[in-house]
Amino acid sequence: MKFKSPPVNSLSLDFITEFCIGLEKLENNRECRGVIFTSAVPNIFSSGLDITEMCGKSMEHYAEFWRAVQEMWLRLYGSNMVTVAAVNGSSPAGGCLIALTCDYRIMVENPKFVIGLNEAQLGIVAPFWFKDTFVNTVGHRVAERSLQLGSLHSASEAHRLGLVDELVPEVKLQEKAAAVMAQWLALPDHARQLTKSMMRKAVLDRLVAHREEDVQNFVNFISKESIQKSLRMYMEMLKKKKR
Ligand SMILES: CCCCCCCCCCC/C=C/C(=O)SCCNC(=O)CCNC(=O)[C@H](O)C(C)(C)COP(=O)(O)OP(=O)(O)OC[C@H]1O[C@@H](n2cnc3c(N)ncnc32)[C@H](O)[C@@H]1OP(=O)(O)O
Repeated sequence: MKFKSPPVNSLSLDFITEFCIGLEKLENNRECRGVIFTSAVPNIFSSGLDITEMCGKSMEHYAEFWRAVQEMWLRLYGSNMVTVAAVNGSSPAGGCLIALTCDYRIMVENPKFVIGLNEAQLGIVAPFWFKDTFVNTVGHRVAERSLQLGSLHSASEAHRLGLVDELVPEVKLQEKAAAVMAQWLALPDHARQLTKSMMRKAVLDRLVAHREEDVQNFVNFISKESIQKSLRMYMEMLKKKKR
């Protein structure tokens, strides 16, 4: 699955809806046993949640958007397929979440590419299920420090921390992703799927059990005037950076 929503593959409501529909089709196709996620936009895997979906909109819109974000994560983290992220560009926040939610992450070894859950830098907070996914990948200590600082890690640092599993030159990325996929698909599906489910079930169940509460927390948090101000300032900063 190739993300192609220029300029930065931000995760808008439309993007997420298409992502979920695409994933469901693949999940229901008995001939499809694995998916590689990558980007068709140069230098960007995904810039994370589309900030314009969380800024200056109605409470109803925030709730609809957040349910879509939850749905994307539930489907991907709970997928029966082998999921490999071929990270060929920067991947902050929600973009990093997509990579973390896969079974395996391969990143291009470009020192300009960054990845991490940088929410704290925007004055917002990664919800518990972002945090759980991060902890399950890198462990508690690394996740705690990285989340509190809202760190964006270079590709080599991300590899050192275990945030990504492998680094490769750009030209080798697709070949490597295909080789990893073949390795994972060599196992019997039922054994791999039951093992994956055993490893992820508690974290998935936690969101399922608290889904509406999590929507309300998001809506209350994001609609605070102080948070809206932080998001507006962040968007301004992104625009100014270009001038
Ligand atoms: C009590 C607890 C309760 C908890 C409740 C929950 C709380 C809320 C949780 C919310 C979780 C949020 C997760 C997120 O994903 S937030 C998004 C974070 N993303 C970022 O910080 C990345 C921002 N973007 C960048 O750093 C750069 O754009 C990037 C490195 C990705 C690319 O740089 P480049 O120089 O190539 O491109 P530009 O910066 O010039 O960007 C091009 C245009 O795209 C716009 N843009 C970029 N990112 C976004 C985005 N995420 N959303 C919307 N728009 C984005 C940018 O403004 C440029 O637009 P213009 O061309 O119009 O200027």
